[in-house]
Amino acid sequence: MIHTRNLQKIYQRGEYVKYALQNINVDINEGEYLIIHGPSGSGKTTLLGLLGLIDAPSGGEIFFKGTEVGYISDRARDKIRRNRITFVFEKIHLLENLTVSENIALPLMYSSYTRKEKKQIVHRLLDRFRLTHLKRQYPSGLGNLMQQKIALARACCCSPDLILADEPCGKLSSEETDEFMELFRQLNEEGQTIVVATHSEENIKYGQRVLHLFDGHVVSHSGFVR
Ligand SMILES: Nc1ncnc2c1ncn2[C@@H]1O[C@H](COP(=O)(O)OP(=O)(O)OP(=O)(O)O)[C@@H](O)[C@H]1O
Repeated sequence: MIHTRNLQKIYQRGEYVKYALQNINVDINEGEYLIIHGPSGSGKTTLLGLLGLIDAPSGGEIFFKGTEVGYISDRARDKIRRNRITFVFEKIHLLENLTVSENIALPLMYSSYTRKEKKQIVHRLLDRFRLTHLKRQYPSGLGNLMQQKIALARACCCSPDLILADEPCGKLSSEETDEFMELFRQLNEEGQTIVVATHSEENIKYGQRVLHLFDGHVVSHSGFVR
């Protein structure tokens, strides 16, 4: 689905030059569950930004479904990404003035689904993530695990090709992390392609494959953990 060849990202501002990623070669195939692991500053967020077509590389190539997407316009990249690649972040970005159902439905706002179809999709997701009893509540009254489940349900709303998660359990206890990562595992078993970036060695065990980053380089790449 996504392939990179000698991918490079350099941040440059005046005297400041940072080689955030160098010669990254990674292949993410449909249905895979990849963990990107590395310490703070190793380049995980930068790599997710490139894989998620949010950012442009400084060098190398990146292919999404066979098409080179590194050097196309931001607008063209946005168009390819829209509803096909979704994100879950450490900081849980829910809208406080919308109910749980309305938050989950947000990506459907400009879709061509009918009202009835939208309702059915949200109903299915509420059920899938065991959030039905909370559907009329507002996020601020809920704990971090519930809020992160809502964010994941929202990320699933448009049946994306790829879900990218950046330190999704950063605000969760170890028990909550188990429960949340189990949801990723189940989604992956149903065929969802997932990439999770984490600094936690504990979280490596949840993925199928691990890419270890250090100082912007891939230092090792291990297969099929499960
Ligand atoms: N917008 C930016 N401008 C300048 N330097 C940046 C920028 N974004 C990241 N960097 C630098 O690039 C390097 C990689 O950062 P990145 O955030 O990708 O690492 P990370 O592994 O995700 O770290 P963390 O786990 O702390 O989020 C770091 O040295 C960081 O300071």
